[in-house]
Amino acid sequence: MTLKQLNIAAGIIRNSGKEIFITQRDASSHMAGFWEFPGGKIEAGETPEQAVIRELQEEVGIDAKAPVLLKTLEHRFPDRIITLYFFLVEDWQGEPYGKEGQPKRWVKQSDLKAEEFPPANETVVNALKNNEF
Ligand SMILES: Nc1nc2c([nH]c(=O)n2[C@H]2C[C@H](O)[C@@H](COP(=O)(O)OP(=O)(O)OP(=O)(O)O)O2)c(=O)[nH]1
Ligand SMILES: [Mg+2]
Repeated sequence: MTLKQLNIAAGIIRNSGKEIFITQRDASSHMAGFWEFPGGKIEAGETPEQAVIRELQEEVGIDAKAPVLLKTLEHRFPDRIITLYFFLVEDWQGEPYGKEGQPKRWVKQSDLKAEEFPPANETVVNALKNNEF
């Protein structure tokens, strides 16, 4: 069996109080129940930046302005390999909400918990906790 290869763009939405907007993955999805930075699959012909802007409109209802690529990493799950593009979003229009009905919350950057996120997020979450970004 060949492994699925997916490219994902995710947005780390951070307000001026250094809080980050996170959402909970649906019970029926891959990595169900884990918290995530909203985002999703990069479609054919899209750049990672275009994908993160589109996904944030679809999932949390904001127009992201000038997302900044913080980190790209590859993670191998038992059934798939994903390349994740993490963007920092500090400028947007609208107020983020769970547009697909997903639970959401604002968390202080220093209070993020790596174990609440999929394993692929560990290095980015820890870097945020340590104020590296
Ligand atoms: N959005 C997001 N996905 C993540 C993170 N960490 C992580 O391992 N993933 C994985 C889980 C999924 O396998 C994949 C994201 O795919 P997705 O299900 O959100 O894709 P999508 O929004 O395009 O959804 P769909 O149209 O396929 O329903 O990346 C993260 O922080 N944010
Ligand atoms: Mg998604």
